[in-house]
Amino acid sequence: MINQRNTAQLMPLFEAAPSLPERASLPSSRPCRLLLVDDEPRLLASLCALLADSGHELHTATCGSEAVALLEQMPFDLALLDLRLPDFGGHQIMDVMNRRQLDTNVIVLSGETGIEGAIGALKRGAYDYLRKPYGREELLSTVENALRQRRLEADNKHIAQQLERSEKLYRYLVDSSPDIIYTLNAEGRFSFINDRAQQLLGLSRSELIGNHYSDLVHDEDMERAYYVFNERRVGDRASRNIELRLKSAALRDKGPAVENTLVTLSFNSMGMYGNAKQTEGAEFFGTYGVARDVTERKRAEAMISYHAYHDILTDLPNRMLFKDRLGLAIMQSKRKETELAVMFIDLDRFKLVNDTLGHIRGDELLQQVATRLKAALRQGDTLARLGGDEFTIFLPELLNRDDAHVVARKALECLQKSFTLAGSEVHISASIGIAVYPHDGETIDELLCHADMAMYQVKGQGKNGYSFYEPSLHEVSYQKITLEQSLRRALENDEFEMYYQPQVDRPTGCIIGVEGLMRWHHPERGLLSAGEFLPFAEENGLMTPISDWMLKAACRDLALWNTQVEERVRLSLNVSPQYLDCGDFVEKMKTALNRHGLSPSQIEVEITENICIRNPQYAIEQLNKLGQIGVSVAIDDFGTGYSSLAYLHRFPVHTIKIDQSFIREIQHMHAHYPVVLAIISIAKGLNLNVVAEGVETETQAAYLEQVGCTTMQGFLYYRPVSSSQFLQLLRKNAARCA
Ligand SMILES: Nc1nc2c(ncn2[C@@H]2O[C@H](COP(=O)(O)O[C@H]3[C@@H](O)[C@H](n4cnc5c(=O)[nH]c(N)nc54)O[C@@H]3COP(=O)(O)O)[C@@H](O)[C@H]2O)c(=O)[nH]1
Repeated sequence: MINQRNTAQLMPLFEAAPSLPERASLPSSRPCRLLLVDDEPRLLASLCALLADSGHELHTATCGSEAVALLEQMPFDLALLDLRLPDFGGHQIMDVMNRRQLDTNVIVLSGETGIEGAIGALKRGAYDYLRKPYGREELLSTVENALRQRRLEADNKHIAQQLERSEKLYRYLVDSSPDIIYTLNAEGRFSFINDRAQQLLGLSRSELIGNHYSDLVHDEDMERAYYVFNERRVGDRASRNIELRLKSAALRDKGPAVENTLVTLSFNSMGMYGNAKQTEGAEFFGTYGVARDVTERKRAEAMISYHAYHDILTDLPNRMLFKDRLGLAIMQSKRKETELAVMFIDLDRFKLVNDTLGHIRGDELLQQVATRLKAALRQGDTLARLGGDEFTIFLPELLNRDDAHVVARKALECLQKSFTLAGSEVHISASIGIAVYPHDGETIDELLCHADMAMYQVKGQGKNGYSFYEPSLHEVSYQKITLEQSLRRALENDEFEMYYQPQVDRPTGCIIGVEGLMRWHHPERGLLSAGEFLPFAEENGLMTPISDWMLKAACRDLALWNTQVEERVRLSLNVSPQYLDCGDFVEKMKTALNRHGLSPSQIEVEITENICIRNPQYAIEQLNKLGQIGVSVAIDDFGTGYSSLAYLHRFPVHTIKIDQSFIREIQHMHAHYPVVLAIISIAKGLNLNVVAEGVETETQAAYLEQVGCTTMQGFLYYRPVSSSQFLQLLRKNAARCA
């Protein structure tokens, strides 16, 4: 390609090589112009008469100055000069012609008998010398010979000029080519190379000419280079687009080549033959080739291919590369009869981090997780990010299952330490599912699918752990999938209902509060309790619409009870971390209270301790806002989550609820249950209400009363009931406890 700059350079080249000057070109078709110079009119006239039939254009002069004037005025092909003239003679005219470089052939005509005149004429470059009197034929043939020679000279000069121009043009085209153009002799040594080699390889023409191609080629490409540089074929069979890496000047003779200092060139080459064609018996004398720099294209291709196989955020292999490597590892395991483990890792509550701290922080967290997981693995293991918060690992050549246990534990441990995101400390955990080849699956998809199922089992069992695949998971997984699908339809079909479990004052047996618990009338499975479906709603982003529904339904029911009984009962509502973090929770609460004309003091929001771990600052803000509008806060499942004692001072907490797992342990009236005692003493110390949940036996109730916890909730008193059933309980309660 000739770019604009090249074109500009090219123009002067054509201009600098002018076509032959008029005076020098003498095409045979053009009549010649002759100057006849003699001071004797008679002789001049006879000369004109002699040449009149020749068809040439004749001009005459009778003295030296007249002759010179004419010669300077127009170009002549031939001058016939008399040596003796009145002012200055033929020799002087020739001197002027030579001085002024007037390109005219000269024949001297002289009557002098001495040899000096002839010598003087020939020394000055005359074509011939004719002594007077000359014969007619002699003169005509001398004139024609002089003109023929002049034509030949002109033709030669023209051809030489054309050759020079063409040589310049081709040299220019070759040297300004964006490609390297070269020829090699039959031994593979450079016999020609253009200037582009210097720019691309940093080697001058003189450094390359005579050298063998193998000095330049990267060792790994030598085999292909042999075919390119020894190419004997021509035409369609010759080598095309063969890519080779050449060492640039900096690399030659300096040990192994470094990838980014190599130049990748695409070669087209063909054999060169004596008669320009490869015919039988034609003499092969070398190889001609053109090589284009494709280094940038190769780098771009490498970049594109890297991105096609890697996750840009974490720089880890992506799903495609993971599957590719896993496929190879499976083949190896098959051959060597070894085991291989595939792990599916899903971060717990990552969505919450994204939703509360924003996507940028979420991305940072994923990068930090990737770094920690990578550091926890051996070199031969592959860690990949499939997307979102899903990571996968495979451990090739597993010695035994224990190795997978160890790696899973290490992966969980490395995530335990808090992450710092924009100055805040964030805790996360992960759920890991493991499938082992060949026992749990023999194909890539089987292993991934089974590891995924095992991971979901961990999620279902409370997250932050690992589990191996078991065939029974298929049933669970099927149920889970259908549950997710029907959960989405449940809201539209109005299949949810609020149930209410009374909270009782043990000494009097009176209802002093109630907890709202969600139920789902599943079209096939019947009434499902919250624990059976809410964890899936959380996983699938349905928690917000479901909680919106819960808030409205509970406030509507409470408003109805208010119209039916005088006693104002306090309603506790469970609020999931996702709902508290959704941004407009407090506004939603205010709207619901206003719509149903409820006093905020009738509502208590139950949160779990874990709400404080992720984003304590935001949680404190939200709970303080609730406190400001008059809604109270209870900490549910107290003692089971991360210790949040420190936050108890910072929240507007009114109640703590002792988790049923601690209550279940109470089996003897006179035994010692330190956790229960500690929680009651914390509540007393901070002047908080304390509620025991999951109270099922009289022993538990009596023990709790004895140690100072008198508000109780559990099957011993009441199971969760519908709104209308609870209204009846309220009516009875009002009659009994008024
Ligand atoms: N965000 C929301 N969370 C909710 C909502 N409704 C309930 N929940 C939470 O789901 C968890 C499971 O609740 P559920 O399946 O309804 O179980 C509750 C009771 O039915 C059960 N319970 C009550 N008394 C006893 C008992 O004596 N024995 C026994 N084995 N179980 C009993 O305990 C659950 C109440 O738990 P808690 O809330 O901790 O007091 C649960 O965590 C609910 O909080 C909702 O609308 N939104």
